[in-house]
Amino acid sequence: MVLCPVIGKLLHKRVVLASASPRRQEILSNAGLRFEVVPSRFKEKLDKASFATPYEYAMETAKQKALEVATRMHQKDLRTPDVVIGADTIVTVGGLILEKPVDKQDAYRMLSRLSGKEHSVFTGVAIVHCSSNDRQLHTRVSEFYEETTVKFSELSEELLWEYIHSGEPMDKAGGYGIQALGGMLVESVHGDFLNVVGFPLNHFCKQLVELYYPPRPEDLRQPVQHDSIPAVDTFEDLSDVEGGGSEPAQRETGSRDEKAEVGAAGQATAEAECHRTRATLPPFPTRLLELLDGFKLSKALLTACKLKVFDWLKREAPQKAPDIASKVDASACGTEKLLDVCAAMGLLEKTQQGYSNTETANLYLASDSEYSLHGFMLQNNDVIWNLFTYLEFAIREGRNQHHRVLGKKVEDLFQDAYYRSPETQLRFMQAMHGVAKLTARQVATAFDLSRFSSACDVGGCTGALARELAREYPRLQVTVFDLPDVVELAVHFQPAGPQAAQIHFAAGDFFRDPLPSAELYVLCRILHNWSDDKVHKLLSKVAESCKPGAGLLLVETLLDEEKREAQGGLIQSLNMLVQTEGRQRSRGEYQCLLELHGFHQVQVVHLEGVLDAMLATRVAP
Ligand SMILES: O=c1[nH]cc([C@@H]2O[C@H](COP(=O)(O)OP(=O)(O)OP(=O)(O)O)[C@@H](O)[C@H]2O)c(=O)[nH]1
Repeated sequence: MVLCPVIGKLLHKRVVLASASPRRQEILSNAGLRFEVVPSRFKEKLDKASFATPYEYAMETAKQKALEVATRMHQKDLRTPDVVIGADTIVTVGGLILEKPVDKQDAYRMLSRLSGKEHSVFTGVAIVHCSSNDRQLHTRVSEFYEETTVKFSELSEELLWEYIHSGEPMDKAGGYGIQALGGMLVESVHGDFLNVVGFPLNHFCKQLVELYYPPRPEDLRQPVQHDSIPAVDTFEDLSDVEGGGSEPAQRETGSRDEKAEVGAAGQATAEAECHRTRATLPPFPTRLLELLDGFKLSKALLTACKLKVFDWLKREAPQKAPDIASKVDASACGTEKLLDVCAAMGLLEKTQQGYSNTETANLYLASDSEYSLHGFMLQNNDVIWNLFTYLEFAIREGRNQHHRVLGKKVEDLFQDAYYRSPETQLRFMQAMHGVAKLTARQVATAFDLSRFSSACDVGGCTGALARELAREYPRLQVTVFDLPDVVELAVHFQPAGPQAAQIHFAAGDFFRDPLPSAELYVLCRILHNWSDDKVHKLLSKVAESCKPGAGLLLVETLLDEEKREAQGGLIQSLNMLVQTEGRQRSRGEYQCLLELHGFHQVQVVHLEGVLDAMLATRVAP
């Protein structure tokens, strides 16, 4: 089939990608498609046994994902989208369908099944055209699938586990990502590579050509020469095509001859349109405009947190905009706009009855939730936001910008900036507490630490990580070592419980005072705050306090060596520049630092989110 630049056909439509997969978003935006992302809530649990083939299962799942989004958007009284795209990727081997692994053991089972063998990757895609009549949603579904075969090398146990610990397999069909580390496992690929990654772009474009450019009469009369165009499944709305060809053709109702005649006229117009589009219209810069709007969305989220909108809605819901406005002491018109943006961001639900929190808002944005990030949001709103307004200066000067925000010299980062008043210190500690609580369990379970009987969490702030370590290792005694002012307030963050007896607080400055003795030292998100000089100083103090065999658990966001990937890590680098004296470092840089200070046998585990944990052992000097 001859491909036309058919993506342009969708430029003036409201296209929605019903997928949370960042790979699908990237593939489609790289192709110049302009779309919104509304992840589907359809639970992928269709009965596999009821499908004759794996690809039918993938296509049905893709269709259900897209239809769920189309229906939800229509019901929510949002403007009905024109086109919703759904996709589902599965791996099949020896008659089994593999989806995303549920845990590391599951990933192990999948990858060992694939080791040394050839398997198939199927992606089912559904393109749902929507229209709304008398408030009724009408949909027309076009579906297809693509198959690619992939052969894996024999994989050693060591490689399998190293790969699993990288964290990459967890959100990927079959437990691997061919586009990243998983590429190492692959000996050969037969078929469309992007299909393996999650979206068969080429077949998608062909499908659009079928939908938007009906076949010419001669194609229909000599089907044998054009058997790659399945005439039967083609939608053909001949009047539409004559009118400019920007709508997909409707499912056929007339005879084949009727279709053919008008189809020819449509083809001529469509081709002219096709050329005009190519000559005048560059790809729409969707991603660019989304990036541009990013700061406005962040500020809307931070403002809603600051006004405690999510707290009010946790207490009582649904509520209408004027009621919330009066509670948060704000204008009704401004509050309504803010609430609508929060709903569009997926933080609130909006119905005829008013607004309610989504699960995300209840879990993380209400200030009294167990895993609340409310304090972190306030720190971002009241401190980090201001620092980022001086990003240009930070980049020109290569240093943090507290002096500009505060209008005075900052010599000691913590005493002069973060802890300059009880109020700023409490806000900082609340922020750190929220983030630490969210990640503490993963950090505590990243390695088997049962051989240690004592630990010192250096700069451990409110003791959130200490608590999780104590819970995981009931014979471990943990000392949280932090500045006297911090230790004084930290008790307020420590709930009573069986772990309390295992946790002790010790006051001191880790650059000046001796460290409490321990078999395991923990530096969780500490080193990134400091310059290389200070990092050396701290590591040599830790090394001096350690006996051979002692451990050092380091938790940071590791950059890749070329500093090209992991947007989360790279944005942290800018964050460190505007806020601290330090920087993010790569795994290699940390490994060098650790080895220089006598810590070897470095193991690394990537945690969910952006953090990585490294465990190293002190060897005899
Ligand atoms: O080599 C690779 N293989 C597969 C992937 C990614 O795996 C997932 C497949 O899962 P699914 O189709 O169910 O899609 P989700 O991620 O759950 O998102 P939806 O919201 O669309 O359900 C997909 O993300 C592939 O991109 C990969 O990255 N590499």
